[in-house]
Order: sequence, then structure tokens, then C-alpha cells
Amino acid sequence: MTDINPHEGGRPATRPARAGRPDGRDSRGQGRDSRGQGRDFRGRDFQGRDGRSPRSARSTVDRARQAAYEAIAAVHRDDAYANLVLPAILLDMGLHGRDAAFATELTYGTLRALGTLDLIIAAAAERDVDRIDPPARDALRLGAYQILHTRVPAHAAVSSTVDLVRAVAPGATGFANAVLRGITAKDADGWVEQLAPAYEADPIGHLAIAHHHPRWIVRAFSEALGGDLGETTRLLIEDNEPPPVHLCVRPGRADAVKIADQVGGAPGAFSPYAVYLPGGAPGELNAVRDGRAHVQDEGSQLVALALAEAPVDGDDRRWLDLCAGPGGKAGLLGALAAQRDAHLTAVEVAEHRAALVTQAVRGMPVTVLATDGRTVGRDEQLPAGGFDRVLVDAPCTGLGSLRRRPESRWRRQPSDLPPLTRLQRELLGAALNAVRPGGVVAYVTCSPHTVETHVTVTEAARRSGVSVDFVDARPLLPAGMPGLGDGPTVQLWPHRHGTDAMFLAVLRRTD
Ligand SMILES: C[S@@+](CC[C@H](N)C(=O)[O-])C[C@H]1O[C@@H](n2cnc3c(N)ncnc32)[C@H](O)[C@@H]1O
Repeated sequence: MTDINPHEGGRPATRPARAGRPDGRDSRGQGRDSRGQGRDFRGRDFQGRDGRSPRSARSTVDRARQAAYEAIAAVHRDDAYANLVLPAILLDMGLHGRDAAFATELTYGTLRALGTLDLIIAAAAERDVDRIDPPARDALRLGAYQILHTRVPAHAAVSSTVDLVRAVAPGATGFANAVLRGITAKDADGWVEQLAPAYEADPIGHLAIAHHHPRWIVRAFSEALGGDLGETTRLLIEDNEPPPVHLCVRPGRADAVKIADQVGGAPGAFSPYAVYLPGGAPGELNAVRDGRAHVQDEGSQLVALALAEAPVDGDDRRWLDLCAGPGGKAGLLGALAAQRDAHLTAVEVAEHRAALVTQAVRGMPVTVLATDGRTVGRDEQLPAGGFDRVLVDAPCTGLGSLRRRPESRWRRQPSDLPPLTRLQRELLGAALNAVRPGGVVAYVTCSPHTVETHVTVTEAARRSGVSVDFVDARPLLPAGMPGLGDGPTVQLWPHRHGTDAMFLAVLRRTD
């Protein structure tokens, strides 16, 4: 498993620790009360900025809730990624089995539902959540999630959260108790009825609150689904489910059916290389450790395979992956290149991610370049017209994989779109310059936002100065795959295909 978020433009997956906490580790879980002191979830005191002495404290909070609180606090305090910080916390605390599963459910569920939970907390507290101290606020979010969305009895959710607040923000114990009791007055549907606009008057606004997504994302999904609100609702529901874990069994190195048997999983429904895992820690599987397989969503496999399937006239040996880090698709394309006597050049601008690509393609006919993909035509290793197949798996908002990054829906903003789409256009323009006439380019995003998909492709093709035709991408996917639309582009969906919402456009250069 990689420690890199593939949708970020070269940014490490855990953002750097704040000044004064160089390793990020000592700071985890700490909360500060209003006097600048606080305690971490294990009751250890830390000294306030005012230099007063530590106090002694004992936490009575169970360890699964402590772990969840610590992860949620790290996400909000340190801009950490939950999918990375939580496993580290579980390991650190020695939590396994049911405790680890409960901590994961609480962390992921709370972070996914955050926007709606905050509205409910604000209503019960009669104050905006911004006016609640961060440690108490995160504990309240965790408590509200348990009350409204788990089978934990309300009284247990309230008392365990009050214990937590006592440990991390002692001054707010009475306040938290009152707010939590207020929240128990209604169930989740009752709160949605009180706080959301009526569906008939404002369906997007209603769905956003009822299914825990920012409004602009619901609107973008709805647009990408042609305004079908029923399908949009199914997508939102799917986005709130735990994500499946898929393996890609590398072509020529092992057989997916055999690996599925070995790991107690199931062969994928669509990709011949996919294995659906039953759970557990994929990084510990022998097949992953020894390079026969890597963790990769089936949708990512399908779009990479589509590039390899697209017909090209003449030579077919020079392949290019223009945005390769951390190396999932390069690992699959590199294994195919080995079988087809081709060679892959894998480009990644961020050096630490280029190093991950190098690891991912070990033993394959792949050259990794840590450089900017937009230097096509200016870098002798990236000659204009020098490639037969080119993949642009562009940096994007990642709205198609919200299941995997529970906090990202609330972090992403519409203002992220203009710089990303500019970069997407430039990278696709570079790819169209890199491919030779008769060769093909696959443009891929893990976002269904039409500004990142159709608009980018149309604009980049228009501005590129080369002539291109769209190739119908549907026949490049497995025969009989349902729900691929009218072409020529393809949009995969979690609720239709069980994959991330990958977009694929295939273009052939004609001059
Ligand atoms: C969506 S990710 C690619 C995921 C990858 N294909 C995989 O399957 O693992 C986009 C990548 O593009 C990289 N990137 C961003 N700007 C770039 C540029 N100008 N040139 C090359 N790579 C770039 C990012 O650092 C990021 O690693």
C-alpha cells in the first residue's frame, strides 16, 4: 500500500506536521482547553503554551473511541489523512479485531457525515460549531455520530462521549452533556427533516444534508448523471459505504483466480486481473509483498487496460504514462509491456512519488523520469511524436473516490477546480504532442466532475494544434459491461460498477 494520495498534485499524503511537532507523532490526539493546556486521549497531560505545569489525569474512555477521537482530531488539527493516520494509531495502541473495526467505523463514519453532524450539533448547542473549542467539537462529532448512526445505545454514546470530553477538554463537560442530550431528542431522519430544505423545493440541498455531501458536489454528481436524482441518490448512498479493496494481479506474474483462492477473495467481475478482497490488511499478503499483485481499484485497472486494448496502426512499442505516481497503473501497464515486448516511460513530477513508481515497476521494462510531463518536446527523453500509446491519469479533485478518503469531500472546494483543470488541459495537450499520428491517448480522471472530464478533453483537444478523433472507449472495456452510456467516453460509477468513478476518454491523433 502506498502512503500517497494519488489525487494530490505531488503532495505527501500526510501533510507536514505543524511547527514545533516535527514528527507529527507526539502531537497526535492532543486537545487544548481554553487555557492552552490539554490532554491526549490516554490521559497524558501536555504543557500549555503558558508554561504551566502538567496535571495528572486518568481517562475512562474505551480504547476504540480514544483511537477514533485521536484520528479525527489529527485530521482536523494536522490536516492528516484518515486512511493513513488511523492505521498508525491502531498500531500504536495495539488495537486489533473488533476494537479496530469499531474505531474504523467511528472514524470513517464521523468524518463522512461531518457537515451534517455539525449542523445538528450547532442546532442542539444553539451556537455555530466554529465557536466550540476543537477538542470538545471533535468529541461531540464522534458522540453525535454514535447517537444517530450506530447501534450504540444513546445513553452509552452520551456517557462515553462525556468521559472523552472530560479527558480532552475538561472545561466543556457540562456543555457537552447538554448538547448530546439535545441530540438524542430526534433520530437522524428527524434532524434531516428539521434542518434540510424540503426535497420538493430544493432536491440538491436536501440530498446534500440527508446523505452527508457538500451541496456543490451533489450538484456536480447530478450533472454528470444527466440530472437523474434517483441515480444521484444511489451514488451518494454508495459513497457512504466502506470502500471495497481490490487487488490487481499483475499479468504474467500470477493468475487472478488462483490468488483469489489463496486469499479467500473473489475474482473481479470485469477486470481479468482483479481480485476482490474480503477485508484485512492487503499489504501483508504474500502476493503483494513479492510483487505478484498490488492494491488497485478495479476501475483503475479497466481504464489502464483500455489504453492497452485500443487499436493502433503500425509500431506499438513505445508507451508513456505521463502522470505515473504512485505507480498503480504503471505497475499494470509495465507488466503488459513486458508481455508485449514494449517499453513504458513513466513520468512523475514529484520526486518522492517517482521513487514509489520505481518501486512499483521493479523488474519491468519501464524507465521512470522524475520530471514535469509538460516538457514533452523539450526533454530528449520525451520527444514530440515519440510514443504509440500515452496515458494521462491527470491530477484531479478525486471526487470519484470519496469512499476511500472520508474527509476529502469537506476539504475539497470549488476553487480547487480552475488550477486543476488548467493543469489537466496542459498535460493532455502535452500527451497529444507526445503521441505520433495514428497513436492513441487515454485521458483518465478519478473524478466525474464534467469540468474535469468533458470540458477539459474538448478544450485541450481544441487548443492542442493537432487533429484528433475520439475513439469509442466502450468496446475497449470488457464485453457485456453494463451502464457504459452512449460513448464515446466512459464514466464508471461506484453504484453501477462497484468501482471508483473513473472517467475515460480515448483520442487518436490523426495528423
Ligand atoms: C491521479 S495521480 C496518478 C495516479 C497514477 N497513475 C496511479 O495509477 O498510481 C496524478 C499524478 O500526477 C502527478 N503530476 C502532477 N502534475 C504533474 C506534471 N506536471 N507532470 C507529471 N506529473 C504530474 C501528481 O504528482 C500525481 O502523482
